[in-house]
Amino acid sequence: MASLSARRPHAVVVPYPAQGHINPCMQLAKQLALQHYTITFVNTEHNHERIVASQPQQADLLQEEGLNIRFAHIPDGLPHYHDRMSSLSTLSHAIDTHMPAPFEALVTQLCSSDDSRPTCIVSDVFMLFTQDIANKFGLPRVAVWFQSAASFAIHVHMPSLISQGYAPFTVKSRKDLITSIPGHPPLSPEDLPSFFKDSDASNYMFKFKLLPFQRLQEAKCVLINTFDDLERSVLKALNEDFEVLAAGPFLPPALLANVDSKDNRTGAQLWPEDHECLPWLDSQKESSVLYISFGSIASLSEVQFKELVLGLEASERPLLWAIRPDVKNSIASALPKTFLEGGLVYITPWAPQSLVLSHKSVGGFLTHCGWNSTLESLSMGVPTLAWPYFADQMMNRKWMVEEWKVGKSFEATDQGLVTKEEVERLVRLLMEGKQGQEMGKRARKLSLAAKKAVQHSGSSLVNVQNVLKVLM
Ligand SMILES: O=c1ccn([C@@H]2O[C@H](COP(=O)(O)OP(=O)(O)O[C@H]3O[C@H](CO)[C@@H](O)[C@H](O)[C@H]3O)[C@@H](O)[C@H]2O)c(=O)[nH]1
Repeated sequence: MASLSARRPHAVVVPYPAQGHINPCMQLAKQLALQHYTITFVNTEHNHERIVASQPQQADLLQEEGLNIRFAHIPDGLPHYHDRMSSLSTLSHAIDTHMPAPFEALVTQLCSSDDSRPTCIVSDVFMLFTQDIANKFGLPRVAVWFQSAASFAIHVHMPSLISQGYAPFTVKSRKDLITSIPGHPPLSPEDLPSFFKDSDASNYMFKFKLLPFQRLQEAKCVLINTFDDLERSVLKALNEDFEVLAAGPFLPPALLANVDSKDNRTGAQLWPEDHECLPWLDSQKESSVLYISFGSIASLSEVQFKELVLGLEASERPLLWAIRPDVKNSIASALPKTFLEGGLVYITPWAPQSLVLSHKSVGGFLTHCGWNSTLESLSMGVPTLAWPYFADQMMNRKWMVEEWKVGKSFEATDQGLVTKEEVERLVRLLMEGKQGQEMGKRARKLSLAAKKAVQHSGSSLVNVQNVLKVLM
């Protein structure tokens, strides 16, 4: 590793090794680099190889932008061919078992020279082993939460929800609304994060999700990828127990400032971005296109996928649809020729999502409600159709639809199927109806608040700067 300037503070930055964490973590790293930090960004070997293959020019771009960000990589202990996203439980167990030793070796190596000695560790709440290493080397750790403040609050209160019988979510569990989370509106037990529903001892996620919260007081503070105006009541309640600071949205600042820049590239994609979809968007009418993505993990059953295609076809909308290669391979037959050949549909393996959402032709977003997608659509002022799948997505749907009122949910049949008629109805409601326009207005209002939060004197920027002062 090249020698690093001794005069600059130096943060070792460690995301959980999944796309929905690496992307926002890279944006946070860029923010720190803009505040004159040197960054060592630590990926797993597996993800490092994928990022380099997807964006061979990434390191050069960062240098061009004058950002002092270097990359390091450590093994996660899983075989090369293993599909990490097929079992987050297996991945999380591997992280706890196999990553501490190589991470310690990396920090030891960095500490061996005054030029490269780190001054702090900035890491995902879930990467708990980084707290042990921070303690061992006497380094302050800033923990970062890459979901909503509401989801953070649920995790904090999970032990009491378990003792009250709301989780694990078995037949015997309570069905009444949860009203005991300070600052949080009443919540159905079904909306709890999915990992807490299953008490199966083989489900490592249960333990993996709870343990970090028992040791959060060891971190200097927690940064959350949200902004004050979005989740004020929850943040206020949380701050009675923790030093929790809203520091988001962790998105390219140039994008939030409506400036065209190379910095608009997300910078840590595991799949190559297809920029060819942008000229296609240029050729579409303003606010006419529905963008569809289910993020980096979720996939629909073949039956559901076929029904969705039929509903979309009936809605006669221009569509930009991100279908990951792993999904497309398994459902290619569900995409009929008539659907693909009408000129109304652009299928892409991996879109430059934040650029897409900020494009003037995009008028709506059918989303699985991952927190990044939620925040990106709000920040770009795009109303949504919510199709949650697992994890925190049901909670995000609730806030999107019931609290911020910027989206609508699909209703499923008793067998859990969203029919083609329901798909067509909601697509038309969002893209053609008065309700869609009202949701769009509210989304654009939140977009202004998101942009204000990260600009000069904005609440999130000030929070980050205050943390950096404490670290100095
Ligand atoms: O074609 C695409 C599709 C996605 N993205 C990006 O990929 C990220 C996806 O993140 P997210 O929307 O949060 O979805 P997941 O990848 O599913 O994220 C996982 O991690 C999140 C943070 O913990 C959770 O909120 C989700 O529920 C969980 O599934 C976002 O930055 C998108 O902009 C692209 O750039 N192009």
